[in-house]
Amino acid sequence: MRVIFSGGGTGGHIYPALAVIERMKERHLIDELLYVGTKKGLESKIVPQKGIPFTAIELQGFKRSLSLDNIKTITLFLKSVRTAKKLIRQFKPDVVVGTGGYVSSAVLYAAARLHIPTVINEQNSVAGITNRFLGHFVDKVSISFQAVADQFPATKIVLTGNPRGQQFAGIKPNDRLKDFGLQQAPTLLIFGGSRGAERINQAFLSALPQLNEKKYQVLFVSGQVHFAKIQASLKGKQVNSNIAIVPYIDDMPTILPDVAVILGRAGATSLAEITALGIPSILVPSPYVTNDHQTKNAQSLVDKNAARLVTEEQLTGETLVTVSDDLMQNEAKRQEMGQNAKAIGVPDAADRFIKVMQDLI
Ligand SMILES: CC(=O)N[C@H]1[C@@H](OP(=O)(O)OP(=O)(O)OC[C@H]2O[C@@H](n3ccc(=O)[nH]c3=O)[C@H](O)[C@@H]2O)O[C@H](CO)[C@@H](O)[C@@H]1O
Repeated sequence: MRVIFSGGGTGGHIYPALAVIERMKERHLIDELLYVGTKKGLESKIVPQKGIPFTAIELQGFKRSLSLDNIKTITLFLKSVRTAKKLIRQFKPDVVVGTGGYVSSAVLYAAARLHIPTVINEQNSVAGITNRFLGHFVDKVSISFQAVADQFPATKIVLTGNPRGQQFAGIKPNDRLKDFGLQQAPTLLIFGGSRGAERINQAFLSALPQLNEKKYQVLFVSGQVHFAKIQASLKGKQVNSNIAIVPYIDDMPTILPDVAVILGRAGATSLAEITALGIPSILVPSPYVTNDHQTKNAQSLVDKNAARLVTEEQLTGETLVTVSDDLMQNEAKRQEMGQNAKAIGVPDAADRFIKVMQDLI
């Protein structure tokens, strides 16, 4: 199959595409592949690192309020649709896949206009602006949460789950925490999505003196852009050997199975990973996302007693320690919540997604 993938901005839109690509490679389904993103998005770093052919086009996202900048956005959009059409005509894909983020709007729109089969993946329980727009033009819409179904034409919907989940399903612990200088004691992973989250970082810093004294370990991921600031704040502070602090984890699939509990944002791709592995979590939804979709994402786990929800407002160093202790010091509770999380996961989501692509061509 000849396939163009497009999606980006943040990891949550990139990793589902990479999961489909990895699974297609395993099944020898790819003849030729092209990933289209922007230079600014995380994809320009992550995708070439995986050895996947990558092309960047220029584009920018819409401002939600009316702004003069939107005129520039529309001009750039039309220009990038022309660029995307040229790329598509040259590459001749059998199918074009979009996984969200504004870059996919131009690529998928261009493909649909050229009558190439198209499918998008909506990871969240509330559709993003790009996917809502594309829903009118593409052939199929793959979703992870039934709750989002009524935001797209009914005939286009297929419930696949998030393809990223399949990359994690069935992975066993690998003893990889030692790469961070940690032992095999129960470990709490703290991270604020693919870019890190200021508020979670602050809570970690103020909880540090108490976390230093715990029997459990903490692997704290600040996010690449916040790392220098974290290092500066840590100057002269005690960091015991049960704590590891890093800017980013490149290889999440090998690390997550070693983790006992996650405290983090409620991005949909992170949730697919958590549920694939059956990891109990403490979710602090980002209040800065469209239509508060992370709270709705989180709620689907909280309702099944697979996660605890802490609002950003509630999150302080003190609450971080209290909710973490509650799970880290109670294995029975962790097991129960972990099983509940696993029951939500879709272990064959990438295969389901590939079936949608195959059915289209
Ligand atoms: C602020 C924002 O717009 N967030 C959105 C974005 O989140 P974001 O990009 O943070 O996405 P998710 O939380 O869903 O996924 C993060 C991804 O990054 C990976 N990772 C993270 C940290 C790290 O050190 N290493 C690493 O590999 C995780 O394993 C995961 O695969 O896309 C999600 C999926 O559409 C949405 O639900 C989120 O609301």
